[in-house]
Amino acid sequence: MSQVRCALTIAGTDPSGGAGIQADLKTFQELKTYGMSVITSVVAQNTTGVRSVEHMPLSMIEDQLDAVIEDMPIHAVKTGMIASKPMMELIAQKLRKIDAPYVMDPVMVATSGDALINEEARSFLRQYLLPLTTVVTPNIPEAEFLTGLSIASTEDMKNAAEYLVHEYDVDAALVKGGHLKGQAVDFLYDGKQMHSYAADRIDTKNTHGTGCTYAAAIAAYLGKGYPLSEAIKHAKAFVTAAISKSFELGKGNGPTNHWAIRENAGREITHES
Ligand SMILES: Nc1ncnc2c1ncn2[C@@H]1O[C@H](COP(=O)(O)OP(=O)(O)O)[C@@H](O)[C@H]1O
Ligand SMILES: Cc1ncc(COP(=O)(O)O)c(N)n1
Repeated sequence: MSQVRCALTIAGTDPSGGAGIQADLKTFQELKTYGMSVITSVVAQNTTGVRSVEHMPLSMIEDQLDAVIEDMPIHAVKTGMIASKPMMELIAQKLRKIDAPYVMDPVMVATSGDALINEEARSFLRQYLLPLTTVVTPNIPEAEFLTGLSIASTEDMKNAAEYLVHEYDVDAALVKGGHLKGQAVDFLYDGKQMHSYAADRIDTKNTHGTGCTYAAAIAAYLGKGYPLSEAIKHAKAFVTAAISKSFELGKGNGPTNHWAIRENAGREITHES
């Protein structure tokens, strides 16, 4: 067997299995990537919301990171929930030692509406982590926060993607359109070209963990060596299939289905650049 590709997620947990570390590891597994994880916060949550959060001490996050970095190959990194400024500083310092593509999902609020990171930390995402990213993957509220722009249309999304690349030291920005109406279209700006990735909107409330799953899939494909625009095209097909076969589980926003791509549930993705 050829050398296995290894992806690392640095994120919070979801005991109900739909988002966070659990979604990332399921995605890596499904995409035949060896999954590794560093837990930043333990989040008592399910499809209806967050009950409580316990943040890992910094020394514990550092030990987990060192345990992976000092022993394992890392071909791609994805970060999700990083709740505080000191955590960001530490993670940024460790990421500088890893020579691999880095996908940053700037997680701020869960699908249920519960805040996952504090106000101060939101601002420091820009300072510490954006400059290190291969691609940042904000949804519309996150892109509004990071850019200060208001986003109500696909034109606004494209402007926000360009703004992120031009104003911050980011290689590429993927602004996701799950929160708009109409087609589910996402825009990637890589400093040279604007790409769009569109799929028909699926009529479902079961979108818990879509952002985590998408970013983890992008990391898995980058780890396999795909160029960014191809990695996103495959990841979009993966997340769209996962939403189209999402599970009617729990009392709130149910989880996506990481097996869906096996069942050939893929829907048409239109990639234009
Ligand atoms: N109802 C839906 N039908 C099809 N695709 C969707 C739907 N909701 C979200 N998506 C897609 O899922 C991915 C995650 O997007 P989004 O929901 O915006 O992020 P987040 O989960 O971070 O809020 C994007 O590719 C988006 O276009
Ligand atoms: C630990 C953790 N990280 C991220 C999310 C966001 O999930 P979504 O992908 O639905 O935006 C979450 N609910 N919990």
